[in-house]
Amino acid sequence: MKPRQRKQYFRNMKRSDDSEREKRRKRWRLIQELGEQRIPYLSPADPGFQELWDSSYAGLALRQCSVLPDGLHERVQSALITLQRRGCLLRDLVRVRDRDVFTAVSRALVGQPGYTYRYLDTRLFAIPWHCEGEEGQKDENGKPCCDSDLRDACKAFWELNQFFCSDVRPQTNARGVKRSRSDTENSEDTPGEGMCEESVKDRLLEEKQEKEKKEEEEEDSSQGCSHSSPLSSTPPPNVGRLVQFNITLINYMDPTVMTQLKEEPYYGMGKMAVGWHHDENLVPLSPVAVYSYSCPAEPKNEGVTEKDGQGQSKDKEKETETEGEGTCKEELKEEREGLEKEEVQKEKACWRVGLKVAWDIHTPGLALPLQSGDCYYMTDDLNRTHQHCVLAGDMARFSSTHRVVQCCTRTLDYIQKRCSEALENLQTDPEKNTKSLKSLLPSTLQHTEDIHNEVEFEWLRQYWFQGRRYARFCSWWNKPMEQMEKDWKEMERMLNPYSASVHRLG
Ligand SMILES: O=C(O)CCC(=O)C(=O)O
Ligand SMILES: [Fe+2]
Repeated sequence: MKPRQRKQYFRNMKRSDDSEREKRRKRWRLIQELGEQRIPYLSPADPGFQELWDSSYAGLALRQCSVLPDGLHERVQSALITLQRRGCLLRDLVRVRDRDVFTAVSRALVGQPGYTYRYLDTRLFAIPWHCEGEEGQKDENGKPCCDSDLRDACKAFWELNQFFCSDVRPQTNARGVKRSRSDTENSEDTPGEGMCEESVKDRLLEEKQEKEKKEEEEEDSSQGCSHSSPLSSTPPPNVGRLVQFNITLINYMDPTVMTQLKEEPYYGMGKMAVGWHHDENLVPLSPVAVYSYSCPAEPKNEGVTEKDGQGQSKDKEKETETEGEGTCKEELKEEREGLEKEEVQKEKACWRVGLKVAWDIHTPGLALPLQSGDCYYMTDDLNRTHQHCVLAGDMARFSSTHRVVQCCTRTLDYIQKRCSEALENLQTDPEKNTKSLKSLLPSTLQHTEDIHNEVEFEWLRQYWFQGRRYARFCSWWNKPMEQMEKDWKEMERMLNPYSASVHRLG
């Protein structure tokens, strides 16, 4: 790649560096304001929990495990275990605050054929899921892209996805009614109670940035969508408010193996498997649906389970001792404190999702425990106005997080069209067997350069780095990525000044 092209690419990247710096500045200000203190947070056992949920976290909805249709839990759970056993779940190398780090959770992306999902500067390539009755995707030799085990697993995620698509709408509406009420309550121009001026400024600043980002995205997607999609069996997301989740990011973590988890820093909520974040790169205002499955550790961890058993019998001894003691005030106090501690321990043994209002240290946080099989939705603008984190429990846990990604710029279909656009400037002389550029207009060459960069940085490098690791389970991406590399090489030649000036390329 030539220096001029690199410069252009990095100029584009600078914008995101600036917003990273801005975020760091805001985080630093909040930490300073907070000092040594911890912000309160509420769990279901705390008084005021429901009121806080209704007033400040109305876009969050819990769906207990009983709502899923018969047999779906079994199919989804066995699919999750298949992905884990087959080694499809891998830790991603992501960029956080200018550092490259491995995620604590292992992940895989499953979804509509040809879709990708980009988070923390990393693009994941979806293992395609298969619809009811459909035989599955075939590769160029007419062979299925995955073996039947994996195909069945991916089909279970598709089925879960169908359930979420049909279930999330009534939830959103029900919450929507609630939300608009609380929106009116909070819609005064003056800062709400307990909200300092600085936080209001932060919020306004954030809203302004979000608005700009949204406008950019809309512009992006209107450009991207002007191509009609050959994957058009896939309905566009959010048509008539019907939610079409198109991918799921699967997470897995066993806390007995990942022992170096960070403590949640602002509220003291406990160990975090996933730190505070907004889900990125989704269709604005689209919901996120999460299935949570905590399970006993894999067989290799049986030793740990045994140790836990011993721990429990010691606790029992302690209990018996306490029962026999006298009842003076001091002892009662100690006992109560002990019970409270136990309550906290019990609560922390469960996996939880933590929520907080973004850039706000005055509204208490919310920690929602998840029983195995429970689902939750983040609807309306919850993902934009709030951040969430995942708090590790004692058991291993999977989650399947269903999202609506922009079909316009995140799909193979989109990038293939971009390649064709660039290659349109190429003409072939069949007699001389040469290729030449049709136009030497600077704007045309610039357009080719932009596409060349996009293909290289957003797709090829990401694929060689992260996406290729799935090739041993699923061949779906092999052929298209080979073709994309060929197109990229052709563009490289088109941008070569010597080739361009003599109009001879092939
Ligand atoms: O596992 C969960 O409950 C949510 C995970 C999450 O927030 C994410 O993957 O973005
Ligand atoms: Fe998330």
